[in-house]
Amino acid sequence: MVDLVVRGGHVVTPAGVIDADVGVADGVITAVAPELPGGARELDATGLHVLPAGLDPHVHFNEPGRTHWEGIRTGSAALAAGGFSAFFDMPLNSTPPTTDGAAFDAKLEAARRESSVDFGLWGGLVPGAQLEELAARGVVGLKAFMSNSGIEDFAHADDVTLYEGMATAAQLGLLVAVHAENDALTARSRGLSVRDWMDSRPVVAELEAIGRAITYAEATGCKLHIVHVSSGSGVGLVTAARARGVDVTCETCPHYLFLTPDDVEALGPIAKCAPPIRDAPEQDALWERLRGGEIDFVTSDHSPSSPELKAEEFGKAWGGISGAQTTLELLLGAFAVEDAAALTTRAAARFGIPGKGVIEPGADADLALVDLDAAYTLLAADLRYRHPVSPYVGRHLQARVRRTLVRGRDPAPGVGRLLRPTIR
Ligand SMILES: NC(=O)N[C@H]1NC(=O)NC1=O
Ligand SMILES: [Zn+2]
Ligand SMILES: [Zn+2]
Repeated sequence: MVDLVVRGGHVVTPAGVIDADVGVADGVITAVAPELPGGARELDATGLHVLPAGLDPHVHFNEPGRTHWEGIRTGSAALAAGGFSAFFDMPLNSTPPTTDGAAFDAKLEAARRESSVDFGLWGGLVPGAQLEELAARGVVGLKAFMSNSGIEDFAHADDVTLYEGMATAAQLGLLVAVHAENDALTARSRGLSVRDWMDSRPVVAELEAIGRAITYAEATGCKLHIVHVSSGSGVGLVTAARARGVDVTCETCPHYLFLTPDDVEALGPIAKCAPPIRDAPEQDALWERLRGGEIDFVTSDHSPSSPELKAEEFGKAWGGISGAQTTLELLLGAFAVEDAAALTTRAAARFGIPGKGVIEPGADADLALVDLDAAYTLLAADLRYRHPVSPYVGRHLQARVRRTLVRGRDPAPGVGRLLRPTIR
């Protein structure tokens, strides 16, 4: 007898959505077929869709060191509530930042203790980072900031650091991810309004940085990923590079799709981010390229701060949006269920994480049980973050995650395991 049968759901598989049961033994899917024999445990999924649980490769849970901003316990619980079974934590804004082996070990210990879901750890590409140590520990890739990160102990990667770092990363078989904004262009001071913030970080600053990162990746043979692309034009550069054979992918985030500059004006600092939310022409083009399949996946870039840093005037407030819990439910309001599932799981393939992001025999039993007919209005009380704030509070969501399984288990602190990439 198998350990668990998830019975009677509409299952999102690589072959399409089928009405089937999912059998699970030792945390692994054993069968996907109608009318499986009984399991030791049975979970009724009648009327629900069973999706491969998401992998969010871009969150800042800030542990150790800034758990008063978020924390792995609360951040991973929020992800699980939103249908995700795994995340990759960015090397900042934890203290120490994950730029050497000792810092990796400290974060690993915290994550093993606190995480309700599986996790991978990014290493930081900063001047002086210990890249070999990070590679040996099993980082999922190296993250560089091409502009000021807003965090003192995480310096931006100047051209030499980025170019030489990519050359080393290529030798180590590591992918490099960049926050692509030009440092000099974004350092010009402006006023404190929302429009001043947007003007201080124009699309051209993003395009120049994406182009430069692609040039270095092409020259070094390094695998490249552009995080949080905010503009349709930015995605266009990635598509063009890929067409000539560069190994480059990109992501965008729900806030670049679902929030407008008017929303940011109304919401204030909880909707402040970098790059900023774009005006309609670039946002429309971003949607078009997403619908056209040019964007590999959608990530939250969940990056909250203490409430004090969000209580400042817009121009002085922390830039970063709380979004880990809402990515899938937002996407389900705009895409067919299999497309929403693809956008929240495809990172597993890009980063070489076997057994994740797909419902098929042999894969991890990472399942999100979702009611597609349970429209609801998001309340602050629904949020599992350390600080229950979100720019989407008050928003009408079309679907609701009812349950998430991590290798067949209910998410709880200590359940999460380290994910290491196998592609090198
Ligand atoms: N340091 C940090 O998390 N920054 C993030 N916040 C944001 O809005 N964009 C980022 O890159
Ligand atoms: Zn960033
Ligand atoms: Zn980020």
